[in-house]
Amino acid sequence: MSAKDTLVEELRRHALIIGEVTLTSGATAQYYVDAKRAILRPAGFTALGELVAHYARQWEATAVGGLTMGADAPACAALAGGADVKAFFVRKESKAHGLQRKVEGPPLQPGERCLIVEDVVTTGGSTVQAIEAVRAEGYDVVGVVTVLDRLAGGAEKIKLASDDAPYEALATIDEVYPDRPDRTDG
Ligand SMILES: O=P(O)(O)OC[C@H]1O[C@H](OP(=O)(O)OP(=O)(O)O)[C@H](O)[C@@H]1O
Ligand SMILES: O=C(O)c1cc(=O)[nH]c(=O)[nH]1
Repeated sequence: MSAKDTLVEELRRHALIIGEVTLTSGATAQYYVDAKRAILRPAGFTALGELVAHYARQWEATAVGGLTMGADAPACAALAGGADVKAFFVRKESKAHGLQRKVEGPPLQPGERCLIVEDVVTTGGSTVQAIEAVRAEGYDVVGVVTVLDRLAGGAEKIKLASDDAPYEALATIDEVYPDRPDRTDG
């Protein structure tokens, strides 16, 4: 089975939760994809690592990361998948003690070629937060990869915030939950 097919299958089996939930945006939904339940298992993590490492090579990224915690597993998986990159986590808030860094990991250099990763994109707000933090520190965004896109308008916001850097969803909600109640295309 391909890495992509394995990832979709693992998300279906382990991550899809049917029931009413409140999302990060405050909106209510009738299902949730707890991607961490799938990508923090051997099969999902290995498949994810292969796929993220592929895009890191394709876009000549020198660093892979994004907003914690959504980016944590994908960034580590890229390293495990053999990508020759530094991994980094963007804090939701700067740390008030220690080195007071917002972007944690090996120090990045001006103009560093960053691949932004995320586990789930809904509105895209969390991913945009990572893009803006990375740019504010003087690094470049060369692409964005999410494990799953809920097809709720996030892709457009991410493309806008990243000046049209390439964006890839490794899986979409239509592949993981084809019968979702809010699907409008049949
Ligand atoms: O596209 P958005 O509308 O921003 O929603 C997606 C975000 O929601 C989840 O994070 P959450 O805020 O639950 O935090 P966590 O990853 O730290 O658990 C997920 O990991 C994404 O980062
Ligand atoms: O929008 C969100 O907060 C969200 C939706 C989802 O399906 N999974 C997730 O981790 N976050």
